[in-house]
Amino acid sequence: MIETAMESDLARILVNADAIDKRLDELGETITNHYQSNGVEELTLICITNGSIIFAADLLRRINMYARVDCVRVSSYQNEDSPITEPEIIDQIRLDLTGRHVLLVDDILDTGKTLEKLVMILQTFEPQTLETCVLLEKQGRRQCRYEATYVGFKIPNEFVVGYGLDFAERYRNLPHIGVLRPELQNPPEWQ
Ligand SMILES: O=P(O)(O)OC[C@H]1O[C@H](OP(=O)(O)OP(=O)(O)O)[C@H](O)[C@@H]1O
Ligand code: HPA
Repeated sequence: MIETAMESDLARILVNADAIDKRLDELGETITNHYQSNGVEELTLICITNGSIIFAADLLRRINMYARVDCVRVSSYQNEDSPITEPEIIDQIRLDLTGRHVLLVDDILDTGKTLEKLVMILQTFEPQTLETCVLLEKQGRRQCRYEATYVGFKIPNEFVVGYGLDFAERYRNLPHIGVLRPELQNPPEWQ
């Protein structure tokens, strides 16, 4: 197979597509069993866009029970031009969460600020249960004590792209999760 320009931007692959597939089967089964064994009939899955869209779509098809789905968009507080220092919801959830079993899904737990803030906000809607699921948990970067309920893979402290994760909005469509070549992480034309 010929390597594409996008693929050759990776220094190395950290988690390949087959490993992601296999882990998603396990996560789907674990999550389904957990809710079903607790007598839960219907789940409400809330995906944090944009990063989680691919993970959430693949995970959702492995959750074998009734599921409602909605998305929430959070401001990117990492933007240096912006005065925002905390993640804020900029596109509200439309589904009613009160008394529901809510599973919040994101691609990566890095500093933990996004998940911690969203969990705090979602609690105000008084769901019956609120759990979280992330595909990746990055080690050594946490700035808060938040731990996800379900984690796909623990990864080292490196900047990763692919399978929904971007750098400057590129690479979300890579089927693997990989480490971007260091010289590509801050090219002048993307700053
Ligand atoms: O644990 P944290 O340090 O808060 O980082 C995790 C968040 O950062 C990324 O979102 P980003 O703001 O880059 O937007 P995106 O989802 O559109 O890529 C990622 O998708 C998570 O939502
Ligand atoms: O390693 C990462 N890659 C892409 N987006 C991210 N958002 C937080 N950490 C990361």
